[in-house]
Amino acid sequence: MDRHSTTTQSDLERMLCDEKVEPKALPLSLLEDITNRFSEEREIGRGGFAVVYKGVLKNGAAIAVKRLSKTYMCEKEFHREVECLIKVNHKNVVRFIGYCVDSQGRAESYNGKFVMADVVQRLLYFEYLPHGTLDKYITDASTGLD
Ligand SMILES: Nc1ncnc2c1ncn2[C@@H]1O[C@H](COP(=O)(O)OP(=O)(O)OP(=O)(O)O)[C@@H](O)[C@H]1O
Repeated sequence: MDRHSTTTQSDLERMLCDEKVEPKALPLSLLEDITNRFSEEREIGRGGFAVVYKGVLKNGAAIAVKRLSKTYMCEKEFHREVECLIKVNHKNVVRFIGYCVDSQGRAESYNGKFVMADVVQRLLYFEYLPHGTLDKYITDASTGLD
């Protein structure tokens, strides 16, 4: 773990302690660090357009990191989604903590030609909810909940 991401982990720890802190952008390197480079063991769920990972900070706190599929969402749609998430601030809605857009040039061979491709990753991250999804409680009688 480099010094840069150690510093931003502390920022993230502080953000989690203070609900008034606005969502902000974090570097991909930090999200990679706290999810063990998006390892399978850290996967907590899958939606239609994303895989969700548990990110664990050095102080033991956790966040849910939603890595959007590469084919999903153009830049404009992503901006709209982030804008909506920032505006929604309610005690009954999972807290939106921030977002990440990372773009890297990658040399590829395409149709026999050398091209430099832009690989874009988009991620959103939220407060971590430890008890699974609501539908589990609604549909699974074995939970013992009414
Ligand atoms: N904040 C969170 N804390 C803990 N687990 C989460 C959190 N967000 C998502 N998950 C887990 O990841 C799964 C997938 O979440 P995601 O939001 O991508 O799916 P979804 O609700 O089906 O949404 P969509 O319809 O956008 O695909 C959830 O069912 C849940 O198990």
